[in-house]
Amino acid sequence: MAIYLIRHGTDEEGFRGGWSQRGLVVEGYRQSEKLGAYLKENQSGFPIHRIVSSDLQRALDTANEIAGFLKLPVESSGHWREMNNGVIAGMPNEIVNERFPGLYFSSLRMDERYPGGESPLEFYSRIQETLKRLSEEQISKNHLENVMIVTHGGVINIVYHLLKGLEWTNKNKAFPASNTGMHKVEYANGQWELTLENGLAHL
Ligand SMILES: O=C(O)[C@@H](CO)OP(=O)(O)O
Repeated sequence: MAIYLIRHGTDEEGFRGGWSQRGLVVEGYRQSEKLGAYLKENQSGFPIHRIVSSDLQRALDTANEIAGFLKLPVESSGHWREMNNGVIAGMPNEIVNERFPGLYFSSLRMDERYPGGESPLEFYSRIQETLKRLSEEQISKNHLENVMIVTHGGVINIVYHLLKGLEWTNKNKAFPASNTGMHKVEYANGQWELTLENGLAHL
């Protein structure tokens, strides 16, 4: 039983991400096509039965590309979204710098919300809950299924901290999560363990 976590392909530069609904650029589509083709060719090594995607456009674009190769439907979910950065989501960096100078993820206090968005602590709790729910469901109901989750760098970083038993804060250095990098989490001997970190064999 495995959970595959994929970060979406490359998206537009020059804008604040978070809950931005901007999609992939050409390179992001190419990376996603390559991952889809690789997974199709290597189905015995990477058997995937279900695809769940963050419902933000850059993740959905990535998931739809992969799903086309694997002939699977995409289930979209708001739970796997990046941190909610409220009013600055998708805004050009230049405008954010004028209107909200110094407002960055790592500059927030752990309990301080982005204007109209989440605090780092709320983001952490959402991902902790979402991972807990998925891993419990996998154990109890879907234990014969491997699920792929298409999500975001910030989310994958929280999952790493949870699985490695490390304290997470918004000041920590992030674990590597490249665009379309693949992370495999397997259940063995009563616990979930990372067995592939940022796999990029498809690129
Ligand atoms: O919100 C963002 O811009 C980044 C932060 O890690 O996430 P991603 O590009 O993976 O969505």
